Formats: sequence, structure tokens, C-alpha cells
Amino acid sequence: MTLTMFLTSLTLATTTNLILIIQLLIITYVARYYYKYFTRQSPLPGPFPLPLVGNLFQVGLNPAKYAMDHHHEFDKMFEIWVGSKRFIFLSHHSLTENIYIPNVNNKFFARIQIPFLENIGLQHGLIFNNNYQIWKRNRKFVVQSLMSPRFLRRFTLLAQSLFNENESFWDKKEYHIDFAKWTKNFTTDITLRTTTRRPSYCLNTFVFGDPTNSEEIKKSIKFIHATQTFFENIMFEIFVPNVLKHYFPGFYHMNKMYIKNMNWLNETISDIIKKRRTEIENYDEVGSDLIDILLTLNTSRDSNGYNEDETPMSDQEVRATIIEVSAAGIDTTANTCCFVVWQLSHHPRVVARFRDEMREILGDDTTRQITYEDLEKFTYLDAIIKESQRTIPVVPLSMRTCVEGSVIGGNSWEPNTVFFIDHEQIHKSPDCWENPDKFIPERFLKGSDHEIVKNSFIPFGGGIRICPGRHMAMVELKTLLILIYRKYDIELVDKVSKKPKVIFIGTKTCTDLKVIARSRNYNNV
Ligand code: HEM
Repeated sequence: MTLTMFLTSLTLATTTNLILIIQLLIITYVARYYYKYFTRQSPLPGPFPLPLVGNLFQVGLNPAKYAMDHHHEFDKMFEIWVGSKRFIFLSHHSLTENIYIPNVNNKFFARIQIPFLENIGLQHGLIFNNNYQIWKRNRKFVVQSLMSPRFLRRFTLLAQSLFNENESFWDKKEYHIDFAKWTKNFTTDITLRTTTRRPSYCLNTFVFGDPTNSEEIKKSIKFIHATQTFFENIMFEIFVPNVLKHYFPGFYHMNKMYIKNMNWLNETISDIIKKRRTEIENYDEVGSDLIDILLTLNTSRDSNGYNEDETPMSDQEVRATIIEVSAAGIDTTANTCCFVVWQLSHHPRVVARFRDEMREILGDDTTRQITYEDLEKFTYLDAIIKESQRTIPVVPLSMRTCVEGSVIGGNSWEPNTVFFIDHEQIHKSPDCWENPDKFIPERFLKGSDHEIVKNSFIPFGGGIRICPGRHMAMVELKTLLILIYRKYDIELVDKVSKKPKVIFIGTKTCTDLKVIARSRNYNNV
């Protein structure tokens, strides 16, 4: 046997062995995967998973859409698999009892851990922060800022001035507008102005165009896409296994795009924080915007003094918090506003009662400034928004994990099991809502016959992680709806569709809502 022949047979033997080893590894992986699946604790119904990808092909990146389309096949609980991790859907209010409790003595404080966020330092804010002590301090600071009457009063005025800046277009005889785009531009501007204290020009550019082509304006516009992509990116991180992200062309390119987007957000907000910290250190006046409050709380510039047991927030924590608050506040509020307008367009009786309430509180002067105190009197408008959130919740699912073994719905769950609380199904449960598909704001009015069952209405989640932006969102929604409906009649262009046009990107997003706004003054002349 020549040396070449020997080497060739050796290579062949090695290749054959390698193939055998790979085959053996695959068989072992598949056997282990299905052993784990078939011997799982408390098995529930759900789509059958495949090794490595779990239910990716049935569920995609849209667990909320999957739950909406398939809930009738399952009972109050079902499961899906993400790779080799189990996610449990809870679709009945009674199952949330141990999760939505307002103190830390529950086992469901944590959300899922996302290594990608840890790699770029974005686990230090609120939404994905599982360190209770740090989360508690950050949350206290955010709540102190976003829920203070001083902030909310200023925010009410800011919403009006932003609307008025662009109102000349609305005052035309007929203003044809894609309201889905208009609101997204509006909420981006107002959120960025109040969180970063920087001007933002999305709405102006949307309405008047951009003759200057300036970098500042381009940056504002980029924020709309960047914040929307934030939650899309999170879903991608949770649902797509690493091997697909790194080696399969479609997923690989999406991954690259998401990383680029996140880096841009990180850098842009970092620059804003650096500049503002320097301005504050140079004794610029501290305002009531989120960035100022987060940068100064518990420092020598804090007007409430300083507590030695608590550290101020680092730039990294401020950055993560501002990014999260912006991403969590822009789309959610814009889409809620679209769904309220869609519902109102189908319920003229409700619009008439809303206008009666407006006249009672604000009088006949349609230019009178609206105050935060006025908004608190709008109980019918409050009920309209709530009923719209019940029927079309923009956040259809919220997510928690159990840090210890626990029991839900009579089933035992091992630590780190992930739970999706299905707001959409809970909001439509016939056990809690009479005629659940009907739009009846009156059920939310005090003194109505309808009793709101605990945890049956949860558009802002619940328990200790309940949305800290809920008052800000309600102030923004109420102000905007009053500004629109007291002066304009709104007509949908598409009067036929039974549902608004939506896609699911983490939140339920209204993709298109073409309306015609007509000035009521003009029509009355
Ligand atoms: C109509 C608009 C909004 C809806 C429907 C909404 C809904 C939600 C929901 C369902 C959660 C999860 C709560 C849970 O796990 O129990 C949440 C969390 C959160 N929201 Fe909102 N939200 C809205 C507006 C806002 C605004 C305007 C902000 C801030 C400006 C905001 C900031 C946050 C933050 C930071 C969290 C994470 C809280 C934590 O984990 O401690 N949201 N929101």
C-alpha cells in the first residue's frame, strides 16, 4: 500500500466517522428533545414542536396572533415551544391571581432573560430588569417623574401646543389623512420631547414635508422606525434560535438589521444623555422632563434632598430606561388612539354623548385651553377609551416567568417557566363580560350594572410591574381626542371592513386608518 493510498483510506475513514458522530449527536439531541417533551410536567394542549425550532413554523414571531387565531382549539391554558423552552398561555382572569399581585412576595416578578439585551447593556432599565433592588429604585424614579401632577399638567399643555402647531391643515374644508401615520408622528414627537428634552420634528415633517433636508429632522424620523423595531427585535430574540440567526440567510440579515438599529438607538440616546449631564453640571435649570429627573434624582441637584442609602442612576441605567420608555410609550398610545377613532366612527351615538360631556366641562368655546384638572372630569371619555382597550387591546399579551416552582390552574410549574397572560381573551371572556364583542362604554361608568371582575380588564398589565406610563397615556389620549372631536367630524374612508387593519409586531399595530376630517365650524357656517 502506497502512502497516498494509506492517507486516502485514513481520510475516508475519518470522514465516515465524522458523519457517524454527527448522526449520533443529532439522534441523541432529537431523542433528548422528545424525551423532555413527552415527560414534561403538567402537559397541556398545543401545537406539536420540532427539535431546535419548537413551534416557530406554526407561531412565527407572533404568539399574540397565534393565540387569537387558535384559542378556540384549546381551553384556558395551552403551551407552545420556543426551541426547547416552554411558554404557557393563560387565557382566563382567574389564572392571573398569583401573578398580578402588587407586592414583591410573588414568584412572578421576573420577565424572560434576553442575553442580547445584556450584551448591549439594555437590561438595566425597567422592562427587562430582573434585579429586584435595581428595578425597584429605577421604577420609583420613573413613577416619580411620569405620574407627578406637575409633569402631567405640563404634558397636557405640550400635547395641545403640538396639535395646534399643525392644526392649520385640519381647518381645511376636508382634510384627508392617514390617521395611523399622523398619530405615530404625534406620539413620537411628544414622547421624545418629554423623555429627552430635545426637539423632535416628525409631525411637522409629516404634515408640511421637509424642505431643509436637515440631519436633525432625519434623526427624528429615524426614531419612529427605531422605536417600533425595538419590540420586533425582542420578539426575534426570544423566538428565533441562535443557529438560525447566525447561519440562515434570511434570519442572518434580519439579525444584522436589528443589531444596527439597536446600536443606533444606544448611541443616539447616549449622546443626548452626555450632553444633558454636562448642561446640568454647568448649572442649567433642572426641568420636569424624564431625562432631567433621572439624571438628578438623589444627587446634589435633587430638590427633594438626597438619601445616602440609595445611589443615583448611572448613565447606562438612564439610557436603558429612556430607550424602553420611548419604545413602550410611542406605538402603544398611537395605536390605542387609532382604535378609539375606529370605534367612534362606528358608534355615532357614543360620539354624541362624548360631545355632550365636552360641552358640559369646557363650554362652547372650542379654543379654550384644556387643563389636567379638566381631563379628570371626563368620565365618559375615560369609559370610551377603556372600552376600546378592552375590545382591541394594543398589548395583547404580557409576559412573566416564575423564579421558583409554582402552581397555576391546579398545575405545577418548574422554575423559569414562561407565562403569557392573554389580555385579548381575558377581555372577551363571557365569564366576565356580557356581550363581549359589543362596544358599550357605559359598562365602565360608576353606578353601571356591570361589575368589573378583578383582573378581567388589564390593558396596562397588573401587579408590581403594571405600566408606569398609564396616566401619561390616558392624558395624551384624552387631550388628543378632545382636540379632535370638539372641532372636527371624522369619517372613515373604508366604512365596510369589520375590523381595523392591524399587524402584530409585539404590539397590535394599526397599519392604515384613512379618515376625512371636516371642520365643524365650517359645516355650521
Ligand atoms: C395606551 C398605552 C399603553 C399601553 C396599553 C401599555 C401597556 C403596558 C403593558 C401591558 C405593560 C406590561 C405590564 C405587566 O407586565 O404587568 C407595560 C409595561 C410598561 N410600560 Fe406601558 N403601556 C402604554 C403606554 C406607556 C407609556 C406612555 C409609557 C412611558 C412613557 C409606558 C412605559 C412602560 C414601561 C417602562 C413598562 C415596564 C414596566 C416594568 O416592567 O416595571 N407605557 N405597558
